[in-house]
Amino acid sequence: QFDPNYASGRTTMVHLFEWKWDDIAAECENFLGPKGYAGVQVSPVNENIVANNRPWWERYQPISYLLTTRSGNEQQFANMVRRCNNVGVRIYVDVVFNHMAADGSNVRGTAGSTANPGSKNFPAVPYSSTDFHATCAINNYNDANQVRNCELVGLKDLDQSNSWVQERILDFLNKLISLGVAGFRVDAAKHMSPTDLKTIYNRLNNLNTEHGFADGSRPFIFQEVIDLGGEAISKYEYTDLGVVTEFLHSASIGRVFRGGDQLRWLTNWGTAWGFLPSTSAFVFVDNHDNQRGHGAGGSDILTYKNAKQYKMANAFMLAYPFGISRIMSSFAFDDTDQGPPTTDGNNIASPTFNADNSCGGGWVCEHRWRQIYNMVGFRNIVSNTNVQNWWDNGSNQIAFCRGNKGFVAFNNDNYDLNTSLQTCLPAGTYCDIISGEKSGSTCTGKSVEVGSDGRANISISQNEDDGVLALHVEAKL
Ligand SMILES: O=C(/C=C/c1ccc(O)c(O)c1)N[C@@H](Cc1ccc(O)cc1)C(=O)NCCCOc1c(-c2ccc(O)c(O)c2)oc2cc(O)cc(O)c2c1=O
Ligand SMILES: [Ca+2]
Repeated sequence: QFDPNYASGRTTMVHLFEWKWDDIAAECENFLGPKGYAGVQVSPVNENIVANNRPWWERYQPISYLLTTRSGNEQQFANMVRRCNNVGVRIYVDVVFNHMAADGSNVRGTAGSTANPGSKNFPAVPYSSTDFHATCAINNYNDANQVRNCELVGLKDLDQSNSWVQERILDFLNKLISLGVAGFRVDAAKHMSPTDLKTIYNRLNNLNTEHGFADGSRPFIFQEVIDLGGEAISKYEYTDLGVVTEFLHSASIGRVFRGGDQLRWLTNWGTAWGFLPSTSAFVFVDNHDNQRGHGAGGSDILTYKNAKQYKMANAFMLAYPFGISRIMSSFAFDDTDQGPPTTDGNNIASPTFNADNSCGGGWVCEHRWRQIYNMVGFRNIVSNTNVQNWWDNGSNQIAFCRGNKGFVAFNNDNYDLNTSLQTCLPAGTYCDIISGEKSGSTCTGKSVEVGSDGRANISISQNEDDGVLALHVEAKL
């Protein structure tokens, strides 16, 4: 379960946060498949509470494992999985089984079920009080037992050592596997015992070979463990169970590109920065929680709201051979609780698409920004090469090759970069895939002449939209 089960030649997934299943299916066929994305992380698929004003976090308060949410029903979900797998784009489900909904008397769920979280009664599963840990609050993150066996902000804490609970969770996950998913993002893994998780993961079925997976394929498991150091629970407790989210990567890359650290220090990006080993590290610039400013990484986190730095950070993440990478795709928000755009206050609105491939209707679609999707393609093309010929100017201008397949340069100084550099590429004319792309026999953005010695004049002025220039062998005229 350490292998993402990607179709060959693909490397990066996108989190289509709060998108509807029908819209994701179309996006797989119209954009993600053609642009080389490897997969989609979807929002929780199981029934959640209907909270006032529909905040985004209502989907992290389960009512049951019925597959009906504001994103669609079971039939639409199954249809999406098939259509995406058919174009080489895998589906990963955000699964929430540490807890059920928080306090409140008779609440109703998105599939119409009722529940009484206050008395730990969830008849649509069914769960009753014996399936939960004793009621206690997590108020000390230095007490591992509390973090795992008490309630996170009032969310009813399931007892994953209880066989009834294990059966219900496995029914839910194995159902999704039968529908063709490639793996799971395990929400709040830090709040569950690794021993219990191992028991559950070991009883997951192999992936469904009717969806193009090799026989015996195991579900890809990436576990949300928020660990920036300083807590009793460590991310290393989960690395033998699956891949683990590396929040230090998100916080550090934000700090660097905001100017907190010089880019020249990126030369040893990886475990030297305190990150997990590359094969265990699930990496991202921002996620659905910390992009709102109060999550892990606080104000260091870069989001679509800091467009230039955000594109540079994503370009570096995608250019550098570290970790399993995920792109965030958001809806616009100005309030940290705000939920997705709706047509009527309840039904989620579909994204609209402009002539330049960008989105409208309240959707940001970072995954459709040229500088981002072209770097996803870059990562695919250079995927089995190493960093070589690292260059820097002693502060915030850096450049490096990826084997003889790709070259990238960054300028985060407040003065121009304009110098001859080794690109490691065969002689010829290349299109910069950041300022534009190759279109027939021309470049829509900058073009770069590489000499027979592999050197080229690289220019990024300090006031350009994007402080990055990237070349690769498939963007050669
Ligand atoms: O801000 C939020 C929601 C945040 C959130 C949701 C899903 C995630 O995957 C996540 O990482 C964070 N929720 C708001 C509103 C809220 C929701 C439910 C509730 O009973 C009370 C309030 C909030 O203010 N939450 C308190 C601070 C964020 O504390 C939460 C964490 C969390 C934060 C930092 C950590 O180091 C950590 O180990 C866990 O994980 C969740 C996981 C969930 O599945 C559902 C949650 O409600 C939460 C969650 O509230
Ligand atoms: Ca727990």
